[in-house]
Amino acid sequence: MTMPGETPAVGRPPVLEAIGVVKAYRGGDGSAIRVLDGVDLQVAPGEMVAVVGASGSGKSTFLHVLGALERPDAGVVRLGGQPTSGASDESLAELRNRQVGFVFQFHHLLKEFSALENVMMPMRIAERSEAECRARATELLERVGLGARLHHRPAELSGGEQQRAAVARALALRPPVLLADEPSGNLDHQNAERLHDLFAELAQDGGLGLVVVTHNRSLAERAQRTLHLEDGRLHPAPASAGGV
Ligand SMILES: Nc1ncnc2c1ncn2[C@@H]1O[C@H](COP(=O)(O)OP(=O)(O)OP(=O)(O)O)[C@@H](O)[C@H]1O
Repeated sequence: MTMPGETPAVGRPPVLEAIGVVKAYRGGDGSAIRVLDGVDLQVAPGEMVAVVGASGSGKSTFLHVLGALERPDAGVVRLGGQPTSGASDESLAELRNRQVGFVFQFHHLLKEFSALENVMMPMRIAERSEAECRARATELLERVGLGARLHHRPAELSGGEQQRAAVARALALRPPVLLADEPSGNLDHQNAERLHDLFAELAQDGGLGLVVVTHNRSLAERAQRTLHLEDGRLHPAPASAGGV
């Protein structure tokens, strides 16, 4: 029997793994609030997992810990088989850059740069050759349907286009894992659907492991598994609720 956080895919090592993850914050009265209280999750390559839950249930915290933006207080997170605990700040940043792409509700593209330059940015920082940066960024923007918008700045792109450019940027360094926090929260229905299709394709065809925090039922329905974060734990979401 497969447990809620376990990947049903057999034989493929997970791209992302959380075991017994605990994360606590101090409340206003000084007491510790265990936002994550022993969370387990495995994500296989090519798998999309949706995480749903009430406001304040810890979904963003979970994504930050999964993506090594924050360290867990206890438990283990492994990215591509490598544990994030015990790593120095520098090697953690390096692991994160190699293993994880992030997409947030707001795109955070740099407004004075074109779509192409924005997607090239992580590769330039990683000191890839200019020719490689340009070729890869062009390919990625074509992949997300922005081949005709390479030289547009963010303000000259629609909300949906901005978000798809942010996805292209997140994939620039070929991470095996993509983490998305309410990626369509700011989009109209049509643009949201297009983004959701893109996520499903990236998982299916590109072999990415995706964890998507969402309130959007149609996005959760595209996921292989929908998990509900409640009281610091992940539970299978009821199918009748569409997972949301
Ligand atoms: N840096 C922090 N310091 C103290 N408490 C925090 C911190 N970050 C988050 N929290 C608390 O942890 C809880 C979970 O926050 P989190 O942002 O992960 O929830 P969420 O499920 O993503 O919520 P939402 O759906 O509203 O975005 C909240 O009660 C929040 O106040």
